[in-house]
Amino acid sequence: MVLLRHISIALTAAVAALGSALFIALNFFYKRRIWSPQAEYCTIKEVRRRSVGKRQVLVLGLDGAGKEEQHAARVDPGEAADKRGRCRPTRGFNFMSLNAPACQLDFLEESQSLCNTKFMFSPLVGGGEDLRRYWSEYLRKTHVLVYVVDSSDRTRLPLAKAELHRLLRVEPHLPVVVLGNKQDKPNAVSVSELHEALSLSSITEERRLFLLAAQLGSDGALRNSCRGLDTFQDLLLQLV
Ligand SMILES: Nc1nc2c(ncn2[C@@H]2O[C@H](COP(=O)(O)OP(=O)(O)OP(=O)(O)O)[C@@H](O)[C@H]2O)c(=O)[nH]1
Ligand SMILES: [Mg+2]
Repeated sequence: MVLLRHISIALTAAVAALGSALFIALNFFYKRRIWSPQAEYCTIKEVRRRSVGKRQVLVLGLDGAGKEEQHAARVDPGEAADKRGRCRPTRGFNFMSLNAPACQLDFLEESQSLCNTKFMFSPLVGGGEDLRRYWSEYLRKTHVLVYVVDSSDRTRLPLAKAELHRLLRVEPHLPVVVLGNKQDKPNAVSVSELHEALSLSSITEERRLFLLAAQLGSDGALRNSCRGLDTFQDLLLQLV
C-alpha cells in the first residue's frame, strides 16, 4: 500500500515536471517565432504582397444601363447572346470572374474589380433606386470606377449625371471610365452629346477620366470605342 502511494507520488511529480518542461519549451519556441526580427519581416512582406495584389474595379450605373450584360459579354459572349434581353434587375450584387491569358478578371455587379499585373477583380452593384444609396460604401475599396450609362435613356441622363457626380465627390481622385452603352439603339446619344449631358468637362484635370462608347453585338460580344475587350482590359490594368 505504502509502495503504491510512493509510486503514484513519483508519477505525479514526473508528469508535473514533464508538463512544466513542455510549457517552458513551447513558450520559448513561440516567443522566438513571434519576436524574431526575421519573423516580423516575413509578416510585413506578406501583408505588403497581399495588399499589392488586390486591386478593385467597381462597376456602377443606373438600373437597366447594361452592367450585367457588359460583364457577361466579357466572360462568355455566346452565353451573353443567349441571355440577351433576359437579364433581370440585380438585387444586391453579382460576382463574375474571367480567366484571360494575361490576367484574371472577377466581376461583382451592383453596378465593382482588381489587379496586380496578373489579376483583376471587379464587383457589380445593382442600379435600382433603393440600392444606389449603398454605392458610395463600395468606393472606399475601389481602384477604378466603371460607370455604365444607357445612351438611349435620354430622360434619365440628368439622373445618371447626378449620381455620377455624387460618387465623384466622395472619391475626388478615383480614376473613372464612363461607358456610354447601347450605342446600337437608334435614339442613342452620341459620345459628344453624352460628354455634354454628363457635364464631364466640369471634372478636374487631375482625375484620370475616360469616356467610351459601347454596345453589344448580335453575337453578344462587347464592342467599344477602345477597339475591343483586350484594349479595354489594358486600360483598366493601367488605371488600377
Ligand atoms: N440594345 C442593347 N441592349 C442592351 C445592351 N446592353 C444591355 N442591354 C439590355 O439592357 C437590359 C438591361 O441590362 P442589364 O445588364 O440587366 O442592366 P443592369 O445595368 O445590370 O441593371 P440592374 O441590374 O437593374 O442595375 C437588358 O435587357 C439587356 O439585354 C446594348 O449594348 N444594346
Ligand atoms: Mg444587373
